[in-house]
Amino acid sequence: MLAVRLFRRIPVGTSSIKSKSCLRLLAGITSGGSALTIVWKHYRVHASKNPKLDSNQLSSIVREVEGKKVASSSSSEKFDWKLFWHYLRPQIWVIACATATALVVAYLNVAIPLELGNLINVISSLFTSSSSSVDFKEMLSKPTFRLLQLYIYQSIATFEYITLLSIAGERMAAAIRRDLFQNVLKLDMEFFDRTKTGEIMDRLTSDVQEFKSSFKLLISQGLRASTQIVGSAVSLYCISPTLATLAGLTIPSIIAGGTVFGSVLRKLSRQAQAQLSVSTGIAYEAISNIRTTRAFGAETKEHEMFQNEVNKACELNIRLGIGIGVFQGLNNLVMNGIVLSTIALGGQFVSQQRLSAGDLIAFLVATQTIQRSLTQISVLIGQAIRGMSAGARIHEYQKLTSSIPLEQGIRIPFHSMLGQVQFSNVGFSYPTREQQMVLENFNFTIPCGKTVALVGPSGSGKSTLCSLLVRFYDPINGQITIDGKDIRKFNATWLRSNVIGMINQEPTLFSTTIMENIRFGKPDATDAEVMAAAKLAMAHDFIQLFPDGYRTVVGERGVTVSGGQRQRIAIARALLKNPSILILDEATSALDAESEKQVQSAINNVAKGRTTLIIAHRLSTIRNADIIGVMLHGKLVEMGTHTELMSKKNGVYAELMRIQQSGINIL
Ligand SMILES: Nc1ncnc2c1ncn2[C@@H]1O[C@H](COP(=O)(O)OP(=O)(O)OP(=O)(O)O)[C@@H](O)[C@H]1O
Repeated sequence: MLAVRLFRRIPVGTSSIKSKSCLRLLAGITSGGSALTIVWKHYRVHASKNPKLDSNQLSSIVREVEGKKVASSSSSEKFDWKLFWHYLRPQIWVIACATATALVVAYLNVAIPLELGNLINVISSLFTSSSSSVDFKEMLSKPTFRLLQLYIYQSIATFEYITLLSIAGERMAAAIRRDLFQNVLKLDMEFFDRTKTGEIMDRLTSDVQEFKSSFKLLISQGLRASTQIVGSAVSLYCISPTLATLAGLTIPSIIAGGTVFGSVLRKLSRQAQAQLSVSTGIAYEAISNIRTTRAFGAETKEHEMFQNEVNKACELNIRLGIGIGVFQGLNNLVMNGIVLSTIALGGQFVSQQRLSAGDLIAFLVATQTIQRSLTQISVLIGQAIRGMSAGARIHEYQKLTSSIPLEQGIRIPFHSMLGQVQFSNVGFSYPTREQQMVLENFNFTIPCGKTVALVGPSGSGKSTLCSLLVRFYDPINGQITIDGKDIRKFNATWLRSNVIGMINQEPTLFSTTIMENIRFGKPDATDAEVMAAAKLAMAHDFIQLFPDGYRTVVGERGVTVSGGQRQRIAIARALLKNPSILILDEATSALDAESEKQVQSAINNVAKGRTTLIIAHRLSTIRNADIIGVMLHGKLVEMGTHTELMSKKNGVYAELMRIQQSGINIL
């Protein structure tokens, strides 16, 4: 955001010529996706509509762009050590203890072969000793007991560091998931317009899992492996400097081979993982849209697509398996070769009395420890790369900010809101389709306590108005006020949960009971309040007919209730919070004629005394509205009561009414 800060320093005047040139120049010298380039692009969009941008307007572009980090963020986000430290810090003592115990284990792994060598030396000395007075038990018991002690310490320390690491890792993962989910929930609608649900779920689940596993592995195995390498190398040198030097010569070639092979395997693993994600994506879409899949008989097609992708993933995984097999096989061959050469060379040393048999065994065990640790480290490097890229993907979402903060702004005691809504010169285009202005210079007033209906052909911008009123998006130009106050000044959460109740075209329920679904509108509502709202929404009777009544679980997205029932539950949910402004966006569209009549009378009841904005395709349902606004291509073209609008012979409303009455529905 340095570029944006730099931009802020550019002197801006009414003509903006100077700033325009500076901006263009700076945008040109920064990279294509840089903040300044985005500022410049925004400037051009705004300037094309208003050539005389003043400093306030330019600043608001900057603010807009800062909020739109969502749009400019890409997956090339780097791993953020500061953010990592933020999660590490609360667990630092647990991790420090885990690290200390992991080091103890590493030390024991080095000490045990030495002690083993001692024991073997004692045994062989017993065989070679000619004296009969030697006390076998006495001589063996000491090193055996010491070895037993080391084994016990090793298992206790292993248990301890694994437990501590699990505690720290799980706590960190839980904190990351909590924060990530919280941040995602607060993001702008724009983010959800752009991002696939599967992608968000992936970051919340697999990426956090990958990050946690890598972190735990790096501390446990990475630390242990590297300490063991150092410790074992020292003990090798202590046992036999000559043998140690010879064995050391083979290490660089093992590392080089392991690195080359490892990178090939990692590439294959990434490809296999990506291919698997493609097949998962197909399955996710087909299953989450199972009704559409079934309705179009697309099971075979979806299955074939899935099968193709799974086969590709399978092939890649087989190649990966073969690669791992070759790697492990070669690794074994090299390791055994080293063991054999050490035995051969070490045997000579033993025969020349330059080395004892026990030392040779200790040497072999230490060599194998080094080899095992080196293999582990080559695997861990790949794991670390995967973990860091998962961490970067998590951080990318954690750093996204919302241009409509949920918890800032004023809250007004509920009863003081009258609910007069005014759209003044509102201009808006969706962030995902900036070039298409959905609303332009839109002016409209909804007097408090009145029922206002908006009609117009599909795509004329009716639902967009509702989205702007609940601040799913903010207008680009102009302002929307409630009781004379710009809605951007209000606390967005408070506004949505206390002032405005919205029922949209496709209300979704959560997979819990009907009682909890209605209570979603007001979490502290009593059962009696929930039932009263259900009665108002004409939902009580059908709910009572379900075997479990209000305790009926409605399935994912409310699939186990009919469209009309879902609509009425949603109406009850919105009514429960007793909002001063009620928005009904095609709220009765899914109802049959009888239910619609019932819900209509319910709406008439609840609309009394509160501002109600109704969007309806069926014009028969809004005849009694106090004001009817007719929209066409994002503009308000007519306004008045049903009778007034019908009296305009060539009016749009009268024409729409005629078409609908004749049975052709173009709305
Ligand atoms: N999330 C979105 N991102 C981009 N464009 C959108 C989005 N939602 C709607 N639009 C576009 O905005 C325009 C107005 O859409 P809107 O949903 O407000 O129309 P509408 O009058 O409510 O239509 P309908 O009666 O069919 O619901 C349409 O051209 C539509 O394609």
